[in-house]
Amino acid sequence: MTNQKIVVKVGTSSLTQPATGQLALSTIAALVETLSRLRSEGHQVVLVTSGAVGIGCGRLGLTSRPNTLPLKQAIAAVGQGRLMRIYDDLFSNLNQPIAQILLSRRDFVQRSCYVNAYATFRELLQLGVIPVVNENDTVAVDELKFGDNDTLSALVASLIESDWLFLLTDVDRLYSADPRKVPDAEPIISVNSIEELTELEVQADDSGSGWGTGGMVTKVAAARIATNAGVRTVITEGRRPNNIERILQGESLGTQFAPQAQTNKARKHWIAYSLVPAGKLYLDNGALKAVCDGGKSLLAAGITAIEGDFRSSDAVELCDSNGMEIARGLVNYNSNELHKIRGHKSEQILTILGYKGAETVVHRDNLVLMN
Ligand SMILES: Nc1ncnc2c1ncn2[C@@H]1O[C@H](COP(=O)(O)OP(=O)(O)O)[C@@H](O)[C@H]1O
Ligand SMILES: N[C@@H](CCC(=O)OP(=O)(O)O)C(=O)O
Repeated sequence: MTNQKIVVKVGTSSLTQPATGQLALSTIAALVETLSRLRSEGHQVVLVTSGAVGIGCGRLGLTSRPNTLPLKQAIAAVGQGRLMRIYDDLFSNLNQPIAQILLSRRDFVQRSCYVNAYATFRELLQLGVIPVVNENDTVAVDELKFGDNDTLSALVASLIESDWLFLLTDVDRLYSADPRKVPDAEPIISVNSIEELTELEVQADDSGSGWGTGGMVTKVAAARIATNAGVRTVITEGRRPNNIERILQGESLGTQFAPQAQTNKARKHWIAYSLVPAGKLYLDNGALKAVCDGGKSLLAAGITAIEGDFRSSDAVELCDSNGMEIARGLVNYNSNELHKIRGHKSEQILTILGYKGAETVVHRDNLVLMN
């Protein structure tokens, strides 16, 4: 395979030694060699790397991870510089230029920033640079965090319309249960449909199944985001980065998630996954049917309850009566207005509010089903 766009995400568990928390230098060097080789073969490569907090802790001689946000942010600021220095030294030995990109969720929420980030990635990739991405931990605020770099890497892969997303971790693939706790857990080789993926997510939510607590939940969620954007996603072992090349050559290593037919165009994918919902609208059965089966817009008459404090144009979740999200969209009214008009016909909005707003609460062009 030539000229592929490839995003590789490496987790703290692969970058550091499990016993001591020290850097896993041989793994990092092997990763740098693999990525440089992929570049020289003509592929476009992005590295999403964790490790700022872990390496910052090591630098400051701390033995446990920080538990307050300001301390974590301070430690990430120490670790990020060191992390980049290690990468730059290793990549420079192989004459491979790199660039640091620190992103916060805010950069994805505003459509203009999102489009701008795309342009920057495109230029860097055309220049033959490997962008090295991490969350901008030092300025991230709780409500606007990616939460984890698995999600960040899936959003980056979607943004740049990547062909592949590799999630490198400390196990060789996904299993039916955490293999550390359940030795006879079944390996999962491939996930081909959205139904199979949904089944895995249900399993992940079930604490009894054993794998709700591990880092795999965020990886499966990342696979959903990326495969929905047409990106083939693979969970594989960080200690063997050259597995990436073997997988590109067709070997069946790791867990491979097939890309889904892209029902959502880029803008709808952005609404579904980049924005952070600011509230919930509960729909009656008629509205659920109109939105899900009829591809219709949501009207005020079909809303039974509202949660959250949001402004017009914010993203909101559209839920059934149990609070299960079935769609997401950009809302045309703020929460105060919606409390007044919910359950009423569109013709009554002028009388209730004293001004004529939009006819729809969420227009179908701004509405995406969350399958
Ligand atoms: N079903 C599962 N299959 C494989 N690994 C699992 C599963 N459930 C939990 N895990 C655990 O997830 C860990 C990897 O997640 P995490 O530590 O967050 O990695 P990273 O730092 O690479 O993001 C593994 O060490 C494994 O013990
Ligand atoms: N931005 C954080 C990474 C957070 C994260 O998702 O870590 P991991 O689960 O190891 O991929 C850091 O650099 O420490």
